[in-house]
Amino acid sequence: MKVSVIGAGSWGTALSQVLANNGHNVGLWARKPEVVKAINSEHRNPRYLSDVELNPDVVATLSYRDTLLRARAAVIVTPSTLVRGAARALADVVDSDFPVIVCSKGIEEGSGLLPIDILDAEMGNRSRFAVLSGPNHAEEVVRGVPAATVIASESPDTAAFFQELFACESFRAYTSEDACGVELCAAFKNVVAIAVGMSYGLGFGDNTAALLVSRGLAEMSRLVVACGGNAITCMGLAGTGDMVATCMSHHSRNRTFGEMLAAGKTLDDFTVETHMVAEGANACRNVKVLADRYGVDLPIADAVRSVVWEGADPKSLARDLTSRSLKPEFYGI
Ligand SMILES: NC(=O)c1ccc[n+]([C@@H]2O[C@H](COP(=O)([O-])OP(=O)(O)OC[C@H]3O[C@@H](n4cnc5c(N)ncnc54)[C@H](O)[C@@H]3O)[C@@H](O)[C@H]2O)c1
Ligand SMILES: O=P(O)(O)OC[C@H](O)CO
Repeated sequence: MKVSVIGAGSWGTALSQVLANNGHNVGLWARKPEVVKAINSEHRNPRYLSDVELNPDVVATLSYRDTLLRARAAVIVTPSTLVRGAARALADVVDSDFPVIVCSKGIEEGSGLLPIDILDAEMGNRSRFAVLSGPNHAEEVVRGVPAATVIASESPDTAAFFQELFACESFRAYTSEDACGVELCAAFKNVVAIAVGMSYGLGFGDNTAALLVSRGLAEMSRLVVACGGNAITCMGLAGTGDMVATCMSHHSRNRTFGEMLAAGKTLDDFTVETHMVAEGANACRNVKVLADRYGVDLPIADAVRSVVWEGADPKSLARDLTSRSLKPEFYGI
């Protein structure tokens, strides 16, 4: 079947390869003419994962209408700030039962909405939507290095439809009904990865990283439960799995961004140097909307936000976190 993929960054490119290798025709929407030209003539994305030869069944286009023509499903893989625009553009073209899966990891600024809620607001008929998330670095998935992911939807039929579409020997797909939990885990682990990057950048050790990962999981669980998600999701691929993959991997943009912050660099420096998105930069600010709304204590996110957006010294991260009042390991979950 034809599948439309919206967004030709690293993850959109890798997921297009998975789908094409599964026998689907992929219409990949990209915003730069030189990217479209190179994918269609040389079967390479010149900006992201450029050393990988793409399946010729990945056909790029600059036009939403072209990518959606005869498509049976859409995959949104833009940075999270662009999900609303993508959903709005899709709503103009597709039928009201057209299945859409969103693979972006973030929370909308101001509203605190998750990507699936944005699709619902722009397109309606929520049961046709799913989200995909897990410990999935594009650099590995595109090469078929074994990995697993979670596909969550409030409709088991929609989850099963996308599971069938994506699953293959090297990319195992599980289903879940907890889209809220999966999306909150996805957004939150990026914040913790920035903290871990800062920690390593400051010369702290593996014990410190494990402290941040574990306490980050406690924070994530409090947030997920308060927002109506399932605590068990935090123990799965989208929670613990992605937390570990992102915090420990040198592929991670969020961890790299944290290391750059420790070296005195800024978000602008990261963006100019990599042309990539470190979603945790916005997420550390946007989780505060939810934390305030539901009364959740998120000390690691607060510390990261103060460094990224308020010019705090990264060294204050350690001081702020270790000088908090002593308490039981688990509270508020
Ligand atoms: N890279 C991964 O390994 C990975 C894995 C899982 C999920 N994700 C998530 O997927 C989403 C997309 O990330 P990515 O890694 O593919 O992106 P990327 O960092 O590789 O590339 C940035 C993307 O943003 C696009 N872009 C930037 N500014 C734009 C604008 N003004 N208008 C339209 N497009 C614009 C670029 O064209 C490019 O597609 C993010 O939410 C990310 O967290 C990424
Ligand atoms: O490179 P990062 O930090 O954006 O992480 C990529 C994926 O989310 C890992 O699952």
